[in-house]
Amino acid sequence: MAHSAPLIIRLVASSVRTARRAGDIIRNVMAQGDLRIVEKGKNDYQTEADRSAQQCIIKSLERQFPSITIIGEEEQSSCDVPHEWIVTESEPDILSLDCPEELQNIRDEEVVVWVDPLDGTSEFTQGLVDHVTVLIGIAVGDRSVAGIIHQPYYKNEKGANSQGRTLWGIRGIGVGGFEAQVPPSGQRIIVTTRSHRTPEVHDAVEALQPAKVMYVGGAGHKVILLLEGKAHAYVFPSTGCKRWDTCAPEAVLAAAGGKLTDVNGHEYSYCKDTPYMNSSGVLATGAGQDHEWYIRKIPGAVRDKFV
Ligand SMILES: Nc1ncnc2c1ncn2[C@@H]1O[C@H](COP(=O)(O)O)[C@@H](OP(=O)(O)O)[C@H]1O
Ligand SMILES: [Mg+2]
Ligand SMILES: [Mg+2]
Ligand SMILES: [Mg+2]
Repeated sequence: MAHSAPLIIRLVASSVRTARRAGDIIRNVMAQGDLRIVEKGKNDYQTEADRSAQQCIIKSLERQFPSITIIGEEEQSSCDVPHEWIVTESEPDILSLDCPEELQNIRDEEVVVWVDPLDGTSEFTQGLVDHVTVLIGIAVGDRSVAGIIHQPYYKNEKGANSQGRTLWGIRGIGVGGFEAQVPPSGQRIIVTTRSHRTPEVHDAVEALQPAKVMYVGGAGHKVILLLEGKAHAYVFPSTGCKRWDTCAPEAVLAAAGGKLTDVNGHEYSYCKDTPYMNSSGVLATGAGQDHEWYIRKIPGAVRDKFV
């Protein structure tokens, strides 16, 4: 079965298992209590969990898919990793999905995988672990087509779920691992950055006249709030997010009927030679939202800084 499924399906099926293993590694580092924080830049941190989770994901995917391009947020080390970090399994329910015609004959050379081993590092270092996600985004050519968002600290309503949860989406196929919800009509809830606020972010959020603003960490976490219908739009008119922050969330959101672009409505390219920085900001809207309306409402003086 594993060898008969198309490449995209096999990639998603093994990325789901790999993201889960990365989540185990993140929880283990936190449980051991020494994050070994490195400051990469202003308000930009890396921990032992970011480094180890990335080793797990990249070494596992390289082993199974040696000819694809994989780009990760953190610097990659050539050191050996514990053998239990190398994932060789795939999620059987995904391997058995029907694949639409246009995704059936993708070649390895066309695929770029964007890896954010730990999204929401600032919040992680502050103990706000429910903001943390592991992001594996799969692009074909320019376009983000599939994504995995794993939440290592997700708890169900009863407060129990030690494995976290794994949300996935593939354009043209659908989503899994969660229950997609359309945000409520008659009010507007905006979600934005907690730790990278700027005057432009403030001005754009204000202009949208929200009933409520949620300041939370992580691009993955913010898009989950859209997917679950807890917020209507994710608004971030600022540089700072990178392709690995948005590739997976964009695909899952699109597969659920939402949309992620820059703040002027242009789609980012995810091809292997693209700059890493999402220098024109991020605007994401949940299913059923009028994406163009949000673009028009963000003041021109703000949007003009990100053309
Ligand atoms: N000004 C900035 N400098 C560095 N990284 C930034 C940034 N603004 C956003 N980011 C990155 O974008 C992601 C989402 O940011 P935020 O939580 O503020 O919305 C985070 O990813 P990581 O946690 O993977 O580094 C964060 O580091
Ligand atoms: Mg980071
Ligand atoms: Mg990130
Ligand atoms: Mg990260």
